[in-house]
Amino acid sequence: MTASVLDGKALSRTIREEVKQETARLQELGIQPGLAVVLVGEDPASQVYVNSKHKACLELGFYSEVHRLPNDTTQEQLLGLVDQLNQQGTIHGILVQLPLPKHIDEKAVIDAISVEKDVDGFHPISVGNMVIGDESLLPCTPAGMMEMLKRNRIPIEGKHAVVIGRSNIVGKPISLLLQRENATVTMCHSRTNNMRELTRMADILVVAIGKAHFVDRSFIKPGAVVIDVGMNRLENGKLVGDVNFDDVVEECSWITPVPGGVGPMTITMLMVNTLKAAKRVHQIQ
Ligand SMILES: Nc1nc(=O)c2c([nH]1)NC[C@@H]1CN(c3ccc(C(=O)N[C@@H](CCC(=O)O)C(=O)O)cc3)C=[N+]21
Repeated sequence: MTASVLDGKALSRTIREEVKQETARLQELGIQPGLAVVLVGEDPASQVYVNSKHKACLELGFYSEVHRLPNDTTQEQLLGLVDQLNQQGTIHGILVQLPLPKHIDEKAVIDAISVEKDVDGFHPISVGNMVIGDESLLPCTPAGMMEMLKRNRIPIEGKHAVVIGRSNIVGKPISLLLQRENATVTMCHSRTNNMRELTRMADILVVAIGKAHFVDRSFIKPGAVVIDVGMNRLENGKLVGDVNFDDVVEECSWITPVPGGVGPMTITMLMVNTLKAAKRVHQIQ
């Protein structure tokens, strides 16, 4: 068996086209979705991501603001900017790029973002609404992954999903969203004793631990769907996932590549969330 590749770039193009058309419809009503991205410091990787978010906005017809602040920005200054963006009518989504410099308390900043504009889905109220199953803006990477499964008609109901990694922004929300679609979910992490025994039972295996090529074919149940959320930059500059793609590809039914898998979907779902936030404020269906 050789797996089919879940192409995040192609699916992103399809969804962005849909968002673009919806944006044109809003434009006729005098509404333009607006996203503000705030970047503190000069981390080169963050610069690249922020630029691609800005580019995506322009492509879709969104209004876009990028705030680049120096590394020595105080927490008070950053909270001041967040507050200003909370008030600003042209802005429907606010994203503060993480990680923040050490002298700034990330939690204080996330908590300060208005829930209606929380397009990252990181605010405690957004998280709480997601857990309960109420309407909320979903975190972009988990939402992007679910979209890849659904749009390729990959069955979730009744399947055993195993998630490796329990972070607040990836592992935990992905587990919840899979469970919401009636999967049976097992969460594994660095302290799990019998990891392979568990992953070999997985119909759907999601890997989000941040260790290059951690998963090889010995983890895989034949025919499994493998979702690689890892992004590891090797010393030679190459970007690789948590899954050893070449080793696993012949064992599974579907697999996401890195790059070109979940990553592009993350930015696409940020655009979807910004559109949703704009529609909600203006009470448009
Ligand atoms: N508040 C906040 N929200 C975020 O969503 C957020 C963040 N902070 N901090 C950093 C991480 C990282 N992240 C990525 C998004 C897309 C790609 C992506 O498009 N990756 C491409 C490759 C890009 C490349 O070649 O470097 C791919 O996988 O094909 C990667 C990483 C969002 N993050």
